[in-house]
Amino acid sequence: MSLDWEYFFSLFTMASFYKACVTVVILSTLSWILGLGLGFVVACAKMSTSRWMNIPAGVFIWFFRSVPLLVVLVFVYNLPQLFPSTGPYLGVAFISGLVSLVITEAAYMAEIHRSGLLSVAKGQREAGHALNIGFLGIQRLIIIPQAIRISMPALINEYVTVIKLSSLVSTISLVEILQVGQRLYSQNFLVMETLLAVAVYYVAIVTIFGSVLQWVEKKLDVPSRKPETLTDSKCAELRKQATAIPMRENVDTKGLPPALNLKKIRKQFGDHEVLKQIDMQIKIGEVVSIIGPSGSGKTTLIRTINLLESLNGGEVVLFGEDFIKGGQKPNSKTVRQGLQRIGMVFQSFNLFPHKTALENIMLAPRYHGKPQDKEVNRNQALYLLDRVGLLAHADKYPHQLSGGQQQRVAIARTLALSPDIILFDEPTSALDPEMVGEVLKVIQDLAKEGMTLVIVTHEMDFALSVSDRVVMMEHGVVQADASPAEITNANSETPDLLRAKQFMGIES
Ligand SMILES: Nc1ncnc2c1ncn2[C@@H]1O[C@H](COP(=O)(O)OP(=O)(O)OP(=O)(O)O)[C@@H](O)[C@H]1O
Repeated sequence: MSLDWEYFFSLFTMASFYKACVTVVILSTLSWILGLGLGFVVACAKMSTSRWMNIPAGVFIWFFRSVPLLVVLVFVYNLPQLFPSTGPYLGVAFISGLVSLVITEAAYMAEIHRSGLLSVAKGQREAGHALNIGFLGIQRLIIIPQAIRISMPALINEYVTVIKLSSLVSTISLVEILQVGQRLYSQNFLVMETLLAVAVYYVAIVTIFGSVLQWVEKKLDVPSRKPETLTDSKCAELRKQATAIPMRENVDTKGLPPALNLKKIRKQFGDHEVLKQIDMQIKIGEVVSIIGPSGSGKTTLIRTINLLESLNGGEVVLFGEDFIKGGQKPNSKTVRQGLQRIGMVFQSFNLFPHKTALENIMLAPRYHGKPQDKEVNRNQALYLLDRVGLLAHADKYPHQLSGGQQQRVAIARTLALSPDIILFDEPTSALDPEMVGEVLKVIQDLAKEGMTLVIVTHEMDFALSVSDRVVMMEHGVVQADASPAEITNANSETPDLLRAKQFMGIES
């Protein structure tokens, strides 16, 4: 048997096939876009802590992933028999096909979105929280853009699947490519030639639209972008545009309440009591280093101060005003106002990987509308980048920067909101030794300028040189709280300070 090639090639000049191609493209694209949106809502519902949301979302995903599309199609198309009022809509094959494809695709895409959302590191949310960005802002600016990028290859694959699945819509008499072919071969019986042409049409659509989406994916792919280090002349030009950020003025702090007053702070994880009634006062402009053995509760202590961890007991008073109380639901207005005054720098930097160094700094001020003007926002970010010595790297993405550079950008990002207090959580622990110095220098400069700093650190020499006070924690309690001089001069008459001295490796 030989194929009728003349007939085969004639099928590529038939208007009905081209019209059917347009139907397939419109149906698939609409199904993909709507499935993408509905899938995202279902994914969020499934990840919600509310059972009223996550159980129905789970059932939706389970059910529509289990039922074949053909069954859904026939069911939806025949729904008007049960609900006649839906007739004008679902009686239209295109609409029934669209609804069925969207529902089925949403169930698949929900799982793709969920895996994308779960792959965004926890530290990204924490960085957003530390910049006082609200839940929706964190989702919109930080989580969703990253999740979409992670899910993009799988989502593009779904587009190809939708194009192929759209051929099933022929069963409810929608005139799409397969339906046109079926009508032809039922008249001329040239089944092989016709189906071969149908296959070519599908392959062409998948190839063209698949390539477009792959191009979009490439454009969105941050690791493939390679912005260069800026030249000296470009830096000089940017330096002219840089605008100093209005910092809080140094005021006479005499008689003012402490910046931070921690009263009987208690924190437990399950039965493990990590912080046992910690009392601590930190004056305005004071630099306090918190040291202690691993697991003593240092990080947990500073995380409770900016609500990354909830308190089980005690309270935090900020500049003389109530901020958070253990066991009570925090007042969101008080928390928002308080968090504006506290910045935090993390051990693992937590820069936003989809933003350049400059954009990382611009993000929070832009969100808070201070300054309102985008140009001023950019110029202030340039100033801060220059201040940490990284102006030449303004356009680079975090993955192009060394650890030390990333940490300096993270400090500049914190400074962009002009905080009154900065909490540092082991800012140099994740750095190679040769990069530690450059970060400590930036912190030292902040200390000299009178910024209130609380630094959890294992850098003992740095703690001694930069701090007004060193607090040593052990087993969730404050073991010693004294000036570097007092610790250095400790002897057997001051056993707690002597313990801190020994821990810091200071020789007698
Ligand atoms: N989310 C958590 N869930 C359960 N336990 C936790 C959690 N976070 C911290 N812990 C526990 O609390 C204790 C104190 O941890 P924390 O990180 O505050 O110690 P640290 O003094 O900062 O230690 P390191 O110097 O090693 O960072 C540890 O025993 C730790 O396992």
